[in-house]
Amino acid sequence: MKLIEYADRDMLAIDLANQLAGELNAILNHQDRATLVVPGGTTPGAVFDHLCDVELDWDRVDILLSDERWVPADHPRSNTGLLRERLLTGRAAAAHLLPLYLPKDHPEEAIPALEEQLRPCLPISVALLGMGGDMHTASLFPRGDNLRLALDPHAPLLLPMRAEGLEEQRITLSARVLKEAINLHIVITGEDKKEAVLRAADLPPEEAPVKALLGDATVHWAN
Ligand SMILES: O=C(O)[C@H](O)[C@@H](O)[C@H](O)[C@H](O)COP(=O)(O)O
Repeated sequence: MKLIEYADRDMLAIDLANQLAGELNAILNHQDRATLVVPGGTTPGAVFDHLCDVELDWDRVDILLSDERWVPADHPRSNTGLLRERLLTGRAAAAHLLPLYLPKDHPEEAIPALEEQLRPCLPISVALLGMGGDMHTASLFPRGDNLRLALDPHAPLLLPMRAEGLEEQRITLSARVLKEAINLHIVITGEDKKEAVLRAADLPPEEAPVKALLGDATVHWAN
């Protein structure tokens, strides 16, 4: 695991946004399109605020979430809502959003259609992930009902995920799709998450799912 520590959260947001933009640009120099994966949750908003104004051929970028809560985009807990508000605005409004939600009762009913749209956009060019204090990343939760399959090297692209204590059903990219990203980053803030990511490095992925990705990722941290 490579860990980069920043002086403060503002520096992290600015520097990380520039790094992500540089990596997307490098991909766009030799490919028609690039795929950017981003997390939901509360941490990435500040990164989005800088990234959305970066000069880039945004109309050649496909953006999708690492995972989504199974609620419509206008629901306050929708990660898609956060993306529309904070990332798909300014210059980045020209990017194409790949959906991770369809109005069906359960993710299982939507996964075949969502996977069909996702397949031509792989491998991911640049993936940014968040991490919870329980060492989950995307919706790969330690007690997730589909965790074992989601960690399997032959896992499908997308999986439904449910876990005790979660407010909604989730849909998530599998670990192998995230691991195959050309550039992989994890963004975390606060002492508790730094301790958690260091602890995860010594645990099996079944207990600390983020571990499945740590070997391939750069972790960005500020207090
Ligand atoms: O939908 C979500 O919640 C996420 O995509 C999730 O994996 C998130 O990145 C972590 O839970 C960290 O969330 P915070 O940044 O809010 O701590």
